[in-house]
Amino acid sequence: MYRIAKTFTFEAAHHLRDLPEEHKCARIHGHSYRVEITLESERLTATGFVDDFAELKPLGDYIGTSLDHRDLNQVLDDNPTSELLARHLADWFERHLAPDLNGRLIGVRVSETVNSWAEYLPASRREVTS
Ligand SMILES: Nc1nc2c(c(=O)[nH]1)N=C([C@H](O)[C@H](O)COP(=O)(O)OP(=O)(O)OP(=O)(O)O)CN2
Ligand SMILES: [Zn+2]
Repeated sequence: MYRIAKTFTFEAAHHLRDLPEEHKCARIHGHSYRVEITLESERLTATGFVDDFAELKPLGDYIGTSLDHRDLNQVLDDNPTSELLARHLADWFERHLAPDLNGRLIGVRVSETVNSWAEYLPASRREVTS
């Protein structure tokens, strides 16, 4: 099995709904976000790639155009938590890039600070527990 990952960064503002009024994240504030997307495949392309890293550039373009220096509350219908932002980006990848790629999506990680991350795993990566 082979894995590749690519990282993108962007700056954006947000505030979180459904928190106590006194919670610091209920106030509008900004983060330098880090997004890491990971793909895997058992089979490499003729070149020896899971996929060319360059194939992931449209995700970076989407982030640059739609998220960078934006108020994420105006971009996402959901509360703009790291978890829901990771799901938003995974859904965008599955709709726009996955059909033409060799690798399968493992997950998308989003960090708001250097000390934390949240990850979204597509349904195919989740363990069945019941
Ligand atoms: N599970 C989640 N918890 C929190 C999220 C989130 O998206 N998912 N987001 C926030 C806020 O956006 C907040 O701005 C970030 O919180 P926190 O990491 O506590 O921020 P700090 O700057 O204080 O980070 P330190 O590493 O502790 O300095 C809150 N929680
Ligand atoms: Zn925040």
